[in-house]
Amino acid sequence: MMTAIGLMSGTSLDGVDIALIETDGNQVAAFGPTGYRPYTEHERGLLREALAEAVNLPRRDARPGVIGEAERAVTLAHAEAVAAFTAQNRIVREAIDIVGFHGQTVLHRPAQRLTVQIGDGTALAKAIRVPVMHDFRAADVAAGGQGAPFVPVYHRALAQSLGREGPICVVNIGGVSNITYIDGADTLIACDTGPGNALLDDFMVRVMGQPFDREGRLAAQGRPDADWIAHALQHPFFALPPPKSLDRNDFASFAPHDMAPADGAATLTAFTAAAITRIVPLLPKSPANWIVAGGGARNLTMLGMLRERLAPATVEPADALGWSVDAMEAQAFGYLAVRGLKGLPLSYPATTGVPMPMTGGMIARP
Ligand SMILES: Nc1ncnc2c1ncn2[C@@H]1O[C@H](COP(=O)(O)OP(=O)(O)OP(=O)(O)O)[C@@H](O)[C@H]1O
Ligand SMILES: CC(=O)N[C@H]1[C@@H]2OC[C@@H](O2)[C@@H](O)[C@@H]1O[C@H](C)C(=O)O
Repeated sequence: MMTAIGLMSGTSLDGVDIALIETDGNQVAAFGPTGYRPYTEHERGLLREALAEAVNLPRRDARPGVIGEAERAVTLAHAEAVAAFTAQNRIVREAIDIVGFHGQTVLHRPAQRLTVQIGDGTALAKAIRVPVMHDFRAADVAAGGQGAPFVPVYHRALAQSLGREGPICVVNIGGVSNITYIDGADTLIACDTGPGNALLDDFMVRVMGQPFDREGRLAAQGRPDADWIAHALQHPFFALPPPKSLDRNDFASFAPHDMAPADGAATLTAFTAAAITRIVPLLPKSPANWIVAGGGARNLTMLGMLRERLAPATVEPADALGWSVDAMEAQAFGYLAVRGLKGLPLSYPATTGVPMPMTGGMIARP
Protein backbone atom coordinates (compact mmCIF):
# COMPACT_ATOMS: atom_id res chain seq x y z
CA MET A 1 0.00 0.00 0.00
CA MET A 2 1.08 3.55 -0.64
CA THR A 3 0.05 6.81 0.94
CA ALA A 4 -0.72 9.54 -1.58
CA ILE A 5 -1.96 13.10 -1.39
CA GLY A 6 -4.06 14.32 -4.31
CA LEU A 7 -4.48 17.97 -5.29
CA MET A 8 -7.17 19.26 -7.63
CA SER A 9 -7.91 22.75 -8.86
CA GLY A 10 -11.04 22.41 -10.98
CA THR A 11 -12.75 24.41 -13.69
CA SER A 12 -14.87 26.31 -11.15
CA LEU A 13 -11.71 28.25 -10.16
CA ASP A 14 -12.83 28.22 -6.54
CA GLY A 15 -9.77 26.74 -4.86
CA VAL A 16 -7.56 23.73 -4.22
CA ASP A 17 -9.11 20.48 -2.97
CA ILE A 18 -6.71 18.19 -1.11
CA ALA A 19 -7.12 14.61 0.11
CA LEU A 20 -5.07 11.75 1.45
CA ILE A 21 -5.67 8.22 0.19
CA GLU A 22 -4.13 4.80 0.80
CA THR A 23 -4.04 2.57 -2.22
CA ASP A 24 -2.00 0.03 -4.15
CA GLY A 25 -3.19 1.65 -7.40
CA ASN A 26 -5.99 -0.91 -7.74
CA GLN A 27 -8.02 -1.03 -4.58
CA VAL A 28 -8.64 1.85 -2.24
CA ALA A 29 -7.54 0.68 1.22
CA ALA A 30 -8.59 3.80 3.13
CA PHE A 31 -9.71 7.39 2.69
CA GLY A 32 -7.70 9.87 4.76
CA PRO A 33 -8.54 13.43 5.75
CA THR A 34 -9.63 16.00 3.17
CA GLY A 35 -9.15 19.75 3.00
CA TYR A 36 -9.67 22.86 0.94
CA ARG A 37 -7.65 25.99 0.32
CA PRO A 38 -9.81 28.64 -1.40
CA TYR A 39 -8.22 30.98 -3.90
CA THR A 40 -8.08 34.61 -2.84
CA GLU A 41 -9.95 37.18 -4.94
CA HIS A 42 -6.60 38.24 -6.40
CA GLU A 43 -5.67 34.66 -7.37
CA ARG A 44 -9.11 34.06 -8.90
CA GLY A 45 -8.74 37.26 -10.93
CA LEU A 46 -5.33 36.11 -12.17
CA LEU A 47 -6.77 32.72 -13.18
CA ARG A 48 -9.63 34.33 -15.08
CA GLU A 49 -7.12 36.54 -16.94
CA ALA A 50 -4.92 33.50 -17.64
CA LEU A 51 -7.91 31.58 -19.04
CA ALA A 52 -8.73 34.48 -21.36
CA GLU A 53 -5.07 34.78 -22.48
CA ALA A 54 -4.64 31.03 -22.92
CA VAL A 55 -6.85 30.91 -26.04
CA ASN A 56 -3.79 32.26 -27.90
CA LEU A 57 -1.27 29.75 -26.52
CA PRO A 58 0.76 28.21 -29.32
CA ARG A 59 2.35 25.41 -27.25
CA ARG A 60 1.56 23.64 -24.00
CA ASP A 61 4.80 24.74 -22.32
CA ALA A 62 4.52 28.45 -23.23
CA ARG A 63 3.82 30.72 -20.23
CA PRO A 64 3.67 34.31 -21.59
CA GLY A 65 2.71 37.28 -19.38
CA VAL A 66 -0.15 36.74 -16.98
CA ILE A 67 -0.12 32.96 -17.58
CA GLY A 68 3.35 32.76 -16.01
CA GLU A 69 2.16 34.92 -13.13
CA ALA A 70 -0.92 32.71 -12.66
CA GLU A 71 1.25 29.58 -12.74
CA ARG A 72 3.41 30.88 -9.90
CA ALA A 73 0.27 31.69 -7.90
CA VAL A 74 -1.17 28.21 -8.53
CA THR A 75 2.07 26.49 -7.44
CA LEU A 76 2.29 28.62 -4.29
CA ALA A 77 -1.38 28.05 -3.39
CA HIS A 78 -0.84 24.27 -3.70
CA ALA A 79 2.33 24.40 -1.58
CA GLU A 80 0.36 26.31 1.07
CA ALA A 81 -2.49 23.81 0.84
CA VAL A 82 -0.09 20.89 1.48
CA ALA A 83 1.67 22.69 4.35
CA ALA A 84 -1.60 23.55 6.10
CA PHE A 85 -3.11 20.09 5.50
CA THR A 86 -0.10 18.15 6.79
CA ALA A 87 0.26 20.43 9.83
CA GLN A 88 -3.43 20.26 10.69
CA ASN A 89 -3.59 16.47 10.37
CA ARG A 90 -0.11 15.89 11.89
CA ILE A 91 1.17 14.10 8.80
CA VAL A 92 4.96 13.95 8.47
CA ARG A 93 6.33 14.27 4.96
CA GLU A 94 8.22 10.93 5.25
CA ALA A 95 4.79 9.23 5.49
CA ILE A 96 3.75 10.47 2.03
CA ASP A 97 4.94 8.38 -0.91
CA ILE A 98 3.67 10.64 -3.67
CA VAL A 99 1.66 13.78 -4.32
CA GLY A 100 -0.63 13.89 -7.38
CA PHE A 101 -0.78 17.47 -8.67
CA HIS A 102 -3.36 18.15 -11.41
CA GLY A 103 -2.73 21.89 -11.75
CA GLN A 104 -5.22 24.28 -13.31
CA THR A 105 -6.48 23.69 -16.83
CA VAL A 106 -6.35 26.96 -18.77
CA LEU A 107 -6.90 25.54 -22.26
CA HIS A 108 -8.22 22.22 -23.56
CA ARG A 109 -8.18 21.59 -27.31
CA PRO A 110 -7.59 17.88 -27.79
CA ALA A 111 -8.34 18.07 -31.53
CA GLN A 112 -5.18 20.20 -31.80
CA ARG A 113 -3.34 17.88 -29.40
CA LEU A 114 -3.21 20.71 -26.92
CA THR A 115 -4.20 20.63 -23.25
CA VAL A 116 -2.58 23.04 -20.83
CA GLN A 117 -2.47 22.65 -17.06
CA ILE A 118 -0.56 25.37 -15.25
CA GLY A 119 1.34 24.61 -12.04
CA ASP A 120 5.06 23.84 -11.71
CA GLY A 121 5.55 20.25 -10.49
CA THR A 122 9.29 20.63 -9.94
CA ALA A 123 8.84 23.81 -7.90
CA LEU A 124 6.10 22.15 -5.83
CA ALA A 125 8.26 19.06 -5.13
CA LYS A 126 11.08 21.35 -3.95
CA ALA A 127 8.73 23.41 -1.79
CA ILE A 128 7.06 20.45 -0.03
CA ARG A 129 10.06 18.06 -0.23
CA VAL A 130 7.94 15.13 -1.42
CA PRO A 131 7.93 13.55 -4.93
CA VAL A 132 5.21 15.05 -7.14
CA MET A 133 3.44 13.41 -10.08
CA HIS A 134 2.07 16.01 -12.50
CA ASP A 135 1.10 16.63 -16.13
CA PHE A 136 -1.33 13.70 -16.12
CA ARG A 137 -3.11 14.56 -19.37
CA ALA A 138 -0.13 15.20 -21.64
CA ALA A 139 0.70 11.66 -22.81
CA ASP A 140 -2.94 10.88 -23.56
CA VAL A 141 -3.45 13.96 -25.72
CA ALA A 142 -0.09 13.44 -27.46
CA ALA A 143 -1.28 9.92 -28.39
CA GLY A 144 -4.48 11.34 -29.92
CA GLY A 145 -6.76 10.92 -26.86
CA GLN A 146 -9.21 13.46 -25.47
CA GLY A 147 -6.97 13.98 -22.40
CA ALA A 148 -10.13 13.90 -20.21
CA PRO A 149 -11.89 12.69 -18.20
CA PHE A 150 -9.26 10.98 -16.01
CA VAL A 151 -11.27 10.24 -12.88
CA PRO A 152 -13.10 7.17 -14.36
CA VAL A 153 -10.50 4.60 -13.21
CA TYR A 154 -10.99 5.91 -9.70
CA HIS A 155 -14.80 5.77 -10.02
CA ARG A 156 -14.39 2.15 -11.14
CA ALA A 157 -12.30 1.33 -8.05
CA LEU A 158 -14.98 2.84 -5.80
CA ALA A 159 -17.87 1.21 -7.65
CA GLN A 160 -16.27 -2.24 -7.39
CA SER A 161 -16.52 -2.05 -3.61
CA LEU A 162 -20.29 -1.39 -3.80
CA GLY A 163 -21.15 -4.85 -5.11
CA ARG A 164 -24.23 -3.56 -6.96
CA GLU A 165 -25.88 -4.85 -10.07
CA GLY A 166 -24.89 -2.60 -12.96
CA PRO A 167 -24.82 -0.58 -14.96
CA ILE A 168 -23.82 2.28 -12.68
CA CYS A 169 -23.15 5.83 -13.81
CA VAL A 170 -21.10 8.22 -11.71
CA VAL A 171 -21.66 11.82 -12.73
CA ASN A 172 -19.36 14.58 -11.60
CA ILE A 173 -20.99 18.00 -11.77
CA GLY A 174 -18.16 20.50 -11.45
CA GLY A 175 -17.65 23.42 -13.82
CA VAL A 176 -18.10 20.92 -16.66
CA SER A 177 -20.02 17.62 -16.16
CA ASN A 178 -18.58 14.23 -16.90
CA ILE A 179 -19.81 10.66 -16.50
CA THR A 180 -18.30 7.23 -15.90
CA TYR A 181 -20.38 4.22 -16.99
CA ILE A 182 -19.45 0.98 -15.26
CA ASP A 183 -20.96 -2.40 -16.05
CA GLY A 184 -19.26 -5.34 -14.38
CA ALA A 185 -15.48 -5.66 -14.37
CA ASP A 186 -15.01 -5.16 -18.09
CA THR A 187 -17.01 -2.15 -19.22
CA LEU A 188 -15.72 1.33 -18.47
CA ILE A 189 -16.95 4.17 -20.68
CA ALA A 190 -16.55 7.86 -19.97
CA CYS A 191 -16.95 11.32 -21.38
CA ASP A 192 -17.80 14.92 -20.61
CA THR A 193 -21.53 15.50 -21.08
CA GLY A 194 -21.77 19.27 -21.31
CA PRO A 195 -22.02 22.12 -18.87
CA GLY A 196 -21.87 21.56 -15.14
CA ASN A 197 -22.12 24.57 -12.86
CA ALA A 198 -19.88 26.97 -14.82
CA LEU A 199 -22.68 28.59 -16.89
CA LEU A 200 -24.92 28.86 -13.84
CA ASP A 201 -22.07 30.29 -11.74
CA ASP A 202 -21.23 32.88 -14.42
CA PHE A 203 -24.95 33.81 -14.63
CA MET A 204 -25.22 34.12 -10.82
CA VAL A 205 -22.19 36.41 -10.70
CA ARG A 206 -23.56 38.61 -13.50
CA VAL A 207 -27.20 38.80 -12.46
CA MET A 208 -27.21 38.31 -8.69
CA GLY A 209 -23.66 39.26 -7.65
CA GLN A 210 -23.34 35.84 -5.96
CA PRO A 211 -20.75 33.15 -6.78
CA PHE A 212 -23.28 30.29 -7.16
CA ASP A 213 -26.90 29.26 -6.59
CA ARG A 214 -26.69 27.84 -3.05
CA GLU A 215 -28.64 24.57 -2.81
CA GLY A 216 -30.35 25.59 -6.06
CA ARG A 217 -32.66 27.94 -4.16
CA LEU A 218 -32.97 30.56 -6.90
CA ALA A 219 -33.58 27.94 -9.62
CA ALA A 220 -36.26 26.35 -7.43
CA GLN A 221 -38.28 29.56 -7.71
CA GLY A 222 -38.12 29.76 -11.50
CA ARG A 223 -39.45 27.96 -14.56
CA PRO A 224 -37.06 26.39 -17.08
CA ASP A 225 -37.51 27.63 -20.64
CA ALA A 226 -38.04 24.36 -22.54
CA ASP A 227 -37.56 25.99 -25.98
CA TRP A 228 -34.26 27.54 -24.94
CA ILE A 229 -33.05 24.15 -23.67
CA ALA A 230 -34.23 22.27 -26.78
CA HIS A 231 -32.40 24.80 -28.95
CA ALA A 232 -29.22 24.58 -26.85
CA LEU A 233 -29.27 20.78 -27.10
CA GLN A 234 -29.07 21.08 -30.90
CA HIS A 235 -25.34 21.80 -30.48
CA PRO A 236 -23.53 18.98 -32.35
CA PHE A 237 -21.49 18.03 -29.25
CA PHE A 238 -24.51 16.39 -27.63
CA ALA A 239 -25.08 13.90 -30.47
CA LEU A 240 -21.46 12.68 -30.41
CA PRO A 241 -20.90 9.29 -28.80
CA PRO A 242 -18.31 8.94 -26.00
CA PRO A 243 -15.40 9.50 -25.64
CA LYS A 244 -15.53 13.30 -25.92
CA SER A 245 -14.35 16.20 -23.79
CA LEU A 246 -14.85 19.93 -23.38
CA ASP A 247 -13.03 23.12 -22.55
CA ARG A 248 -14.59 25.07 -19.65
CA ASN A 249 -15.61 27.85 -22.00
CA ASP A 250 -16.99 25.79 -24.91
CA PHE A 251 -20.55 26.74 -23.92
CA ALA A 252 -19.76 30.20 -22.52
CA SER A 253 -21.92 31.90 -25.16
CA PHE A 254 -25.01 30.00 -23.93
CA ALA A 255 -26.29 32.73 -21.63
CA PRO A 256 -30.04 33.20 -21.19
CA HIS A 257 -31.14 36.73 -22.04
CA ASP A 258 -34.41 38.48 -21.27
CA MET A 259 -35.29 36.03 -18.51
CA ALA A 260 -36.07 36.83 -14.89
CA PRO A 261 -33.16 35.74 -12.63
CA ALA A 262 -35.02 32.74 -11.19
CA ASP A 263 -36.11 31.56 -14.66
CA GLY A 264 -32.55 31.98 -16.00
CA ALA A 265 -31.14 29.93 -13.10
CA ALA A 266 -33.85 27.27 -13.55
CA THR A 267 -33.15 27.13 -17.30
CA LEU A 268 -29.38 26.69 -16.86
CA THR A 269 -29.86 24.09 -14.12
CA ALA A 270 -32.28 22.17 -16.33
CA PHE A 271 -29.86 22.49 -19.28
CA THR A 272 -27.12 20.77 -17.23
CA ALA A 273 -29.56 18.00 -16.18
CA ALA A 274 -30.84 17.60 -19.75
CA ALA A 275 -27.30 17.41 -21.17
CA ILE A 276 -26.43 14.66 -18.64
CA THR A 277 -29.62 12.76 -19.54
CA ARG A 278 -28.83 13.18 -23.25
CA ILE A 279 -25.93 10.71 -22.85
CA VAL A 280 -28.23 7.77 -21.97
CA PRO A 281 -29.16 6.77 -25.57
CA LEU A 282 -25.45 6.87 -26.44
CA LEU A 283 -24.57 4.26 -23.78
CA PRO A 284 -24.80 0.48 -24.26
CA LYS A 285 -27.59 0.15 -21.64
CA SER A 286 -29.64 2.49 -19.54
CA PRO A 287 -27.86 2.90 -16.16
CA ALA A 288 -29.83 1.56 -13.18
CA ASN A 289 -28.05 3.72 -10.56
CA TRP A 290 -26.72 7.25 -10.84
CA ILE A 291 -24.26 8.56 -8.24
CA VAL A 292 -23.73 12.31 -8.23
CA ALA A 293 -20.45 13.92 -7.13
CA GLY A 294 -18.92 17.39 -7.44
CA GLY A 295 -20.37 20.64 -6.17
CA GLY A 296 -23.52 20.08 -8.25
CA ALA A 297 -24.50 17.28 -5.83
CA ARG A 298 -25.24 20.04 -3.30
CA ASN A 299 -27.70 21.70 -5.66
CA LEU A 300 -31.05 20.22 -4.60
CA THR A 301 -32.88 21.62 -7.63
CA MET A 302 -30.32 19.93 -9.89
CA LEU A 303 -30.73 16.62 -8.03
CA GLY A 304 -34.52 16.88 -8.33
CA MET A 305 -34.33 17.58 -12.06
CA LEU A 306 -31.98 14.64 -12.57
CA ARG A 307 -34.32 12.33 -10.63
CA GLU A 308 -37.24 13.41 -12.77
CA ARG A 309 -35.39 12.96 -16.05
CA LEU A 310 -33.57 9.72 -15.19
CA ALA A 311 -36.48 7.85 -13.52
CA PRO A 312 -36.90 4.94 -12.93
CA ALA A 313 -33.11 4.87 -12.30
CA THR A 314 -32.04 5.89 -8.78
CA VAL A 315 -30.10 9.14 -8.29
CA GLU A 316 -28.02 9.45 -5.10
CA PRO A 317 -25.47 12.02 -3.99
CA ALA A 318 -22.04 10.39 -3.50
CA ASP A 319 -21.95 11.15 0.22
CA ALA A 320 -24.99 8.90 0.74
CA LEU A 321 -22.57 6.03 -0.09
CA GLY A 322 -19.80 7.29 2.15
CA TRP A 323 -17.89 8.74 -0.80
CA SER A 324 -16.79 12.35 -0.74
CA VAL A 325 -18.80 14.79 -2.85
CA ASP A 326 -16.14 17.49 -2.57
CA ALA A 327 -12.85 15.61 -2.37
CA MET A 328 -13.51 12.88 -4.94
CA GLU A 329 -11.32 14.45 -7.65
CA ALA A 330 -8.49 15.19 -5.21
CA GLN A 331 -8.63 11.57 -4.03
CA ALA A 332 -8.65 10.51 -7.67
CA PHE A 333 -5.42 12.37 -8.44
CA GLY A 334 -3.75 10.73 -5.42
CA TYR A 335 -4.95 7.36 -6.75
CA LEU A 336 -3.81 8.22 -10.29
CA ALA A 337 -0.36 9.24 -8.99
CA VAL A 338 0.10 5.78 -7.48
CA ARG A 339 -1.09 4.18 -10.72
CA GLY A 340 1.34 6.38 -12.66
CA LEU A 341 4.23 5.35 -10.36
CA LYS A 342 3.40 1.70 -11.04
CA GLY A 343 3.01 2.18 -14.79
CA LEU A 344 -0.69 1.19 -14.66
CA PRO A 345 -3.11 2.66 -17.21
CA LEU A 346 -4.72 6.02 -16.41
CA SER A 347 -6.89 6.14 -19.52
CA TYR A 348 -8.38 3.69 -22.02
CA PRO A 349 -9.78 3.75 -25.56
CA ALA A 350 -13.33 3.95 -24.16
CA THR A 351 -12.58 6.70 -21.62
CA THR A 352 -10.51 9.16 -23.64
CA GLY A 353 -10.24 7.61 -27.10
CA VAL A 354 -6.53 6.77 -26.84
CA PRO A 355 -5.52 4.01 -29.24
CA MET A 356 -4.42 1.74 -26.33
CA PRO A 357 -4.53 1.86 -22.52
CA MET A 358 -2.05 4.53 -21.47
CA THR A 359 -0.16 5.30 -18.31
CA GLY A 360 1.00 8.86 -17.78
CA GLY A 361 2.17 11.59 -15.47
CA MET A 362 5.64 13.07 -15.01
CA ILE A 363 7.51 12.67 -11.78
CA ALA A 364 9.37 15.55 -10.12
CA ARG A 365 11.63 14.74 -7.18
CA PRO A 366 12.64 17.30 -4.55
N1 LIG B 1 -24.04 24.25 -1.51
C1 LIG B 1 -24.06 24.33 -2.83
N2 LIG B 1 -25.21 24.52 -3.50
C2 LIG B 1 -25.24 24.61 -4.84
N3 LIG B 1 -24.15 24.52 -5.62
C3 LIG B 1 -22.97 24.31 -5.03
C4 LIG B 1 -22.84 24.20 -3.61
N4 LIG B 1 -21.54 24.00 -3.32
C5 LIG B 1 -20.89 24.00 -4.51
N5 LIG B 1 -21.74 24.20 -5.53
C6 LIG B 1 -21.42 24.30 -6.96
O1 LIG B 1 -20.31 23.49 -7.26
C7 LIG B 1 -19.27 24.27 -7.86
C8 LIG B 1 -17.93 23.69 -7.48
O2 LIG B 1 -17.92 22.35 -7.88
P1 LIG B 1 -16.60 21.49 -7.91
O3 LIG B 1 -15.73 21.90 -6.77
O4 LIG B 1 -17.00 20.08 -8.06
O5 LIG B 1 -15.99 22.02 -9.26
P2 LIG B 1 -14.56 21.84 -9.87
O6 LIG B 1 -13.87 20.68 -9.23
O7 LIG B 1 -13.90 23.16 -9.82
O8 LIG B 1 -14.92 21.54 -11.37
P3 LIG B 1 -14.48 20.39 -12.42
O9 LIG B 1 -14.94 19.07 -11.87
O10 LIG B 1 -15.23 20.79 -13.64
O11 LIG B 1 -13.03 20.50 -12.58
C9 LIG B 1 -19.51 25.68 -7.38
O12 LIG B 1 -18.97 26.59 -8.29
C10 LIG B 1 -21.04 25.72 -7.32
O13 LIG B 1 -21.59 25.99 -8.58
C1 LIG C 1 -9.24 19.27 -19.37
C2 LIG C 1 -9.81 19.27 -18.01
O1 LIG C 1 -9.20 19.75 -17.07
N1 LIG C 1 -11.01 18.69 -17.87
C3 LIG C 1 -11.70 18.56 -16.60
C4 LIG C 1 -12.94 19.43 -16.61
O2 LIG C 1 -13.62 19.37 -15.34
C5 LIG C 1 -14.58 18.31 -15.41
C6 LIG C 1 -14.40 17.74 -16.79
O3 LIG C 1 -13.90 18.88 -17.50
C7 LIG C 1 -13.33 16.62 -16.82
O4 LIG C 1 -13.17 16.22 -18.14
C8 LIG C 1 -11.96 17.11 -16.32
O5 LIG C 1 -11.74 16.90 -14.96
C9 LIG C 1 -11.89 15.72 -14.27
C10 LIG C 1 -11.20 15.84 -12.97
C11 LIG C 1 -11.40 14.45 -14.99
O6 LIG C 1 -10.42 14.49 -15.72
O7 LIG C 1 -12.00 13.40 -14.76
